[in-house]
Amino acid sequence: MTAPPRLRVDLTDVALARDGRPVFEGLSLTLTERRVGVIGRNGAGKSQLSRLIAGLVRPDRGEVRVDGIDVARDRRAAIRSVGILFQNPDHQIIFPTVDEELAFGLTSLGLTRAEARARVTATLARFGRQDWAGRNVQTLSQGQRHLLCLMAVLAMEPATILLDEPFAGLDLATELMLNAILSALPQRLIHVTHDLGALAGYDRVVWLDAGRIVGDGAPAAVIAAYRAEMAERARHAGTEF
Ligand SMILES: Nc1ncnc2c1ncn2[C@@H]1O[C@H](COP(=O)(O)OP(=O)(O)OP(=O)(O)O)[C@@H](O)[C@H]1O
Repeated sequence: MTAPPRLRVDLTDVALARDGRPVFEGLSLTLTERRVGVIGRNGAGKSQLSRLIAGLVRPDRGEVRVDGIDVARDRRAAIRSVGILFQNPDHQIIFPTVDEELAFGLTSLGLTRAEARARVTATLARFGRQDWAGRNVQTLSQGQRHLLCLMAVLAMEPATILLDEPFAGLDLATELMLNAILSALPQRLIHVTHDLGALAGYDRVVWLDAGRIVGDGAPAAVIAAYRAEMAERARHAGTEF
């Protein structure tokens, strides 16, 4: 059965070039699962795919719809619908204090200042970080900044959350804590990662290579094929020295 528009991500015949070089040339993909992993080598197009789905990049051709919304054109609806977490929180955080950072997205959604303040307080309480109210972001550790970015995304209550390698470089305890929060979320997660183990319980894994989908299906099968292919490439690379 075809899922209704509000439960799907649809890329239709998407073409995208960066600096004059094609990244995608006619990519079509429909995602209806709650947990989707995206894997592939460096430069395969995973981050550009995330940005397309978040509506941060506009395709040169084709369209990207999330739950029926054309995310590149309807930015107001898109920020309600899709949140994205990047690898480096410092690329995401723009305000000097925790409260301002959390409130910014909420006022962009149209909440009044008082409503945004109340939602910020509730969000901090949800994560047991009431003591962060008014705190300068500079005083937070890297892991705490990741958590702040996650809180900022969750405060906006998007139905879809994109994770673009958000946990690279975190210590194990922080990574486990953030993973526990994420796995309990009811939202749809689309997770770009090189950490193949993180995708074990996922519903679907998409393997990108040079902007094309070369593997797609249950995590165990796609990841096994990916590992085998990477091992084979490494073996050949080894004989060339
Ligand atoms: N801002 C940019 N300007 C020009 N080219 C870009 C830009 N961002 C990405 N690209 C190119 O687009 C292609 C896909 O890059 P992308 O960042 O999506 O790869 P990735 O799969 O996320 O890689 P990684 O695993 O290294 O993060 C690459 O060829 C890259 O050089």
